[in-house]
Amino acid sequence: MPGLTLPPFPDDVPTHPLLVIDYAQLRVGDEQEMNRLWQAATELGFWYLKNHGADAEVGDMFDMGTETMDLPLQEKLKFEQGDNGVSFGYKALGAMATDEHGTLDAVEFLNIAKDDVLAWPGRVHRTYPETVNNRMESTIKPFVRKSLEINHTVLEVFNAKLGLPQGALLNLHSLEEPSGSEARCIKSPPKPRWMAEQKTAIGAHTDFGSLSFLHNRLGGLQVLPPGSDQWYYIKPLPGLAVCNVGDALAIFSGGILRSNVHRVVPPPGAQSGLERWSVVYFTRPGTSIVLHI
Ligand SMILES: O=C(O)CCC(=O)C(=O)O
Ligand SMILES: [Fe+2]
Repeated sequence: MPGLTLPPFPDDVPTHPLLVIDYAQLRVGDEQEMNRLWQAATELGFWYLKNHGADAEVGDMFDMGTETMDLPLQEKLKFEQGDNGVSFGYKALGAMATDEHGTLDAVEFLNIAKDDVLAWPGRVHRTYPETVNNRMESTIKPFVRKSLEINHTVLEVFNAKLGLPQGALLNLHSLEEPSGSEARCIKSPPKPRWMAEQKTAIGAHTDFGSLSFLHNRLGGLQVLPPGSDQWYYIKPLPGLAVCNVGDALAIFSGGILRSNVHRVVPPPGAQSGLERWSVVYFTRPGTSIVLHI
């Protein structure tokens, strides 16, 4: 967690490099930076983002996550996401399968709808634990607003590169319309001593929305690059976000932007045995948008 000195990410595990995109350069419309973002988003669909200016907001989100996950399980289960296909709410450890054998996941997480955050103290989708309500104004709203600004800037770059009419991609992610967009905090506990093998925390998947803005301090995220049958770690770099394209944006772009498969395994090397935390913001299309494949 914040402030702790973490054991280093090992240098002897297969690791995939990512282009480092400078958000400050994107903001001023730097042509070269936009080209590099385009390259990253069309080749692997993943990139690091530096100078995003959300460090303080992300740090507060980790604190909010700790306060929430520290609540008694009984309390967290009152806000369970349920199984009607809506992801907002709490998901307990081991509630999902990670593979075809039914091996259960090893993460608990909390999803907070962008619509509930922006409507606070009103409510659009559902209610949340007190630890969330108490930080809506101070922590969650600032994080959501920063994430929205960043993801919308990225969408505008893609809009230009795809040669779409002005505002076309933004209109598919309009703030005027409810959507599945959400902030997520994920906790993976360390492996219990009695367990022989470390489990995959989140099984292989693509993100179903448009853009993901991810923050973590420990390794464990892996990608399966196109044409490869080997998983590669993405090394966490302090202060850099990991961003990726999801399925909806791949569809909107006619398959030009890449939604790549990834998964989360226990942190490697000296980092193994530590609790792993992530904070993510997912930008997803408005609920009225139909995805044509
Ligand atoms: O925790 C991570 O590093 C990635 C999480 C992820 O892929 C997801 O929540 O969709
Ligand atoms: Fe993901």
